[in-house]
Amino acid sequence: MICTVTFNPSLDYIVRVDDMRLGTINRTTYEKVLPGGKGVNVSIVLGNLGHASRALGFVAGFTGDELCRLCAEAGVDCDFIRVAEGMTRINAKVKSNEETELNGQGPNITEKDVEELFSKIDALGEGDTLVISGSVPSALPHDMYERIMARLNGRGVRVVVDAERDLLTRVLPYRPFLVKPNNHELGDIFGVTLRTRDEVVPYARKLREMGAANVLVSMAGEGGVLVAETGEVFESPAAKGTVVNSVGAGDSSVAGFLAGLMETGSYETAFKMALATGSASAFSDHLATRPEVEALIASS
Ligand SMILES: Nc1ncnc2c1ncn2[C@@H]1O[C@H](COP(=O)(O)OP(=O)(O)OP(=O)(O)O)[C@@H](O)[C@H]1O
Ligand SMILES: O=P(O)(O)OC[C@@]1(O)O[C@H](CO)[C@@H](O)[C@@H]1O
Repeated sequence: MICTVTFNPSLDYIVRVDDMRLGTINRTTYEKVLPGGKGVNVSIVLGNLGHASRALGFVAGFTGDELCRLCAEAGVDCDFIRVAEGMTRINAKVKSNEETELNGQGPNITEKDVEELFSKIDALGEGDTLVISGSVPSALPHDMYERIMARLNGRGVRVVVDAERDLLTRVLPYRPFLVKPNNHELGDIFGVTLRTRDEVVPYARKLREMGAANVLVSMAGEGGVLVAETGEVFESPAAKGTVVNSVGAGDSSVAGFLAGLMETGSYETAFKMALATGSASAFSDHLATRPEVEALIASS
């Protein structure tokens, strides 16, 4: 069984604006509302690739209702906890000359809500996978990731973590199965700028030394690097194509990696599938579908 946890899922409001300007009214030329949040995206793409998962997290208010409806429409098995105060956030993604994101704060989550989430996670055991990704709402303590890892310790659950900075480094002692920073996040951890795949490799190795079994570093159009638990290093540029919407590309690569590994047991294939799934999402206005991923792999 695979579960994803998104502490702060969202409705993503994707808009296109020609020549966006600050301090004035801008009119959109395209708009779309998508279910969002990193774990939610991983669940959607896993489903698209033919692998069932359950999406856990917290929702609230009318935006929470719409998120549940959109997730159901996308075929995601959701078991969200409904919290009493506030609303599921709306994250605005503005595509113009540059891409600008405005991510909201999310609802108020109480310790009782957190306990409810933990009791759901307690159902996981040997051979199961838990993906924890995305930010933790400011109302929650910052050790949420560690608390989950500590709770699962010794139960044989493979934990995948996609989060920034301290959230990521603080789980490393619990030996996560996979971490997926992008090159900027990896550079931030070590106070360096990482531009090329060659520059990324030694820092990805460091995360392995600090406790992660597998380290997948995504690098947008530059592709990515995998330092696997076998000690093997895989690196590749990304497929060439026109980027339509890169929101969720990183989450797609996590889903692609897990799907590839479950299907073949090969880290090389899992890595190829991670990159192709990320690119397939970036090249369309929806998250990657299996035929799109296979077409990219076939053309590589
Ligand atoms: N411009 C691009 N061209 C080709 N592939 C891309 C591009 N942008 C992203 N991808 C694919 O998606 C993968 C993940 O992208 P990226 O590194 O931007 O993730 P991320 O920073 O975690 O993104 P997000 O937080 O938006 O999900 C890349 O490894 C690559 O395979
Ligand atoms: O604010 P966070 O939790 O860091 O990121 C949330 C988010 O930007 O991540 C997803 C893309 O990866 C989007 O669907 C969502 O809006």
